[in-house]
Amino acid sequence: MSSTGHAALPVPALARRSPALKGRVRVPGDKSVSHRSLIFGALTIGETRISGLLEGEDVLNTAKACAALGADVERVGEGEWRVHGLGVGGLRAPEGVLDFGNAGTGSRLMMGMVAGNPITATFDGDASLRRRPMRRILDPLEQMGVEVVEAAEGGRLPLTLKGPQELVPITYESPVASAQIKSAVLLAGLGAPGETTVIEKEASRDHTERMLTHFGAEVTVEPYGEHGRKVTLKGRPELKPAPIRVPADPSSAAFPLVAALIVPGSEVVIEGVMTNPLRTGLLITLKEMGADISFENERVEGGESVADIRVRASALTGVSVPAERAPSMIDEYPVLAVAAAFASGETRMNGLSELRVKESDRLAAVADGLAQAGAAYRIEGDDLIVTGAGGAAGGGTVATHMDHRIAMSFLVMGLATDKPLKVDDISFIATSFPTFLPQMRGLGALIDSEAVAG
Ligand SMILES: O=C(O)C1=C[C@@H](OP(=O)(O)O)[C@@H](O)[C@H](O)C1
Ligand SMILES: C=C(OP(=O)(O)O)C(=O)O
Repeated sequence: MSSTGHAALPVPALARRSPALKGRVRVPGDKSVSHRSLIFGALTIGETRISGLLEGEDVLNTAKACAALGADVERVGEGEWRVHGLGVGGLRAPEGVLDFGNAGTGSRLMMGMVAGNPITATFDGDASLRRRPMRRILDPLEQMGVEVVEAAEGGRLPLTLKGPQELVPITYESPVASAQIKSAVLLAGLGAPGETTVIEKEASRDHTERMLTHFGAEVTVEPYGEHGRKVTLKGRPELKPAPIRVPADPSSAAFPLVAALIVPGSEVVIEGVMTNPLRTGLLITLKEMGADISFENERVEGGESVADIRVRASALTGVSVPAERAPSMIDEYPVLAVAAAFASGETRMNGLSELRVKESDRLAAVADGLAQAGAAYRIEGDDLIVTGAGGAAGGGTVATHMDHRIAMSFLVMGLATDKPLKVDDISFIATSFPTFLPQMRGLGALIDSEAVAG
């Protein structure tokens, strides 16, 4: 095992043409909400109780980092956690390096969290995370007075930050629509006197804003331009502990959902999935393509809208996905590309530049995967165009490049290709969806692997 928990050697898997998928499944808790619930718990004096926490490697690394900064973080049952925090500005200097493994969210949000404390902390991660851009976080934090003591070339990990005695509140217009940038600045803003404002031209997921309000901070959100938002936080609040129930992750639900659409005769219900409108771009797109998807038992749980999603195998037609929809489905493009190969006609996914800086260069990884599966595609600038043929031959081996979503997307594809599809390494699936294999097999998916069942 590596320091971050997944197997050191690659674990290949083979997906085979499967019979109709049937049944009900509840995928694990939302990754974004899980990271944030631990972080807010650590910034709150008193006990924060969390249920339904995603116990994937990414989130477990955030839990360890919160503990290293002095919070008391305890697992009391399956998905049940308690955090006793230290209050805004109360974090302690960690003794060792904070290792975030594969997680952009954990590392970037916690850079913001640390900024408001006069401490020095070193951030690191695996080879994938070390390649990802961190300047986008360091730029606003430096404006607020944080010192970047040391960083690898291009402001990458490993890097060391030193929080100032007195942080400066700023108004920051984010150059990219990124909830990680917005959240890092707002988390830093907790420790600054006065108001910190983040402006984004396209609205990104709003879990940080919701959680700030849930924990008693003063936050105002105003529309900005056609699709954007202006978020303002009043600094130095006293956060009050509040229980958190983590809804099922729509980004994980996307895998059984697309599998059910492309495996003939399937009918699957995915329970308790978060339907926050800033996360539903994939569902909107698939419905436009003709997918038979319906919401049942719609309700509000822990401040987020959720529903049971019923999905039946469907004949899909290609569509054009507008660039402004990207933030609401940013992690879902790899699996949308798979659905698009099973559609008839062209699906054009516009404005995917951010996919190049995820756990892998997802634009390149998806293109290579489609080629391995015999599906037709082309890339024009930052757009991916898949020419659907109602199916694909399969037969190749997909390189996952340390990227969980590439691994899961192409295992889903192999459930409906003519020949089996191999994926070279599924070990990173444990970062976000540790129960993927047993849950997919429970629906009838034929996936062979020597991996220990999760
Ligand atoms: O804030 C978050 O929880 C996330 C934001 C997105 O990243 P960006 O902010 O880089 O778009 C997304 O890709 C990631 O999986 C989770
Ligand atoms: C991009 C992702 O996560 P992160 O940025 O946290 O690594 C993801 O889960 O697809």
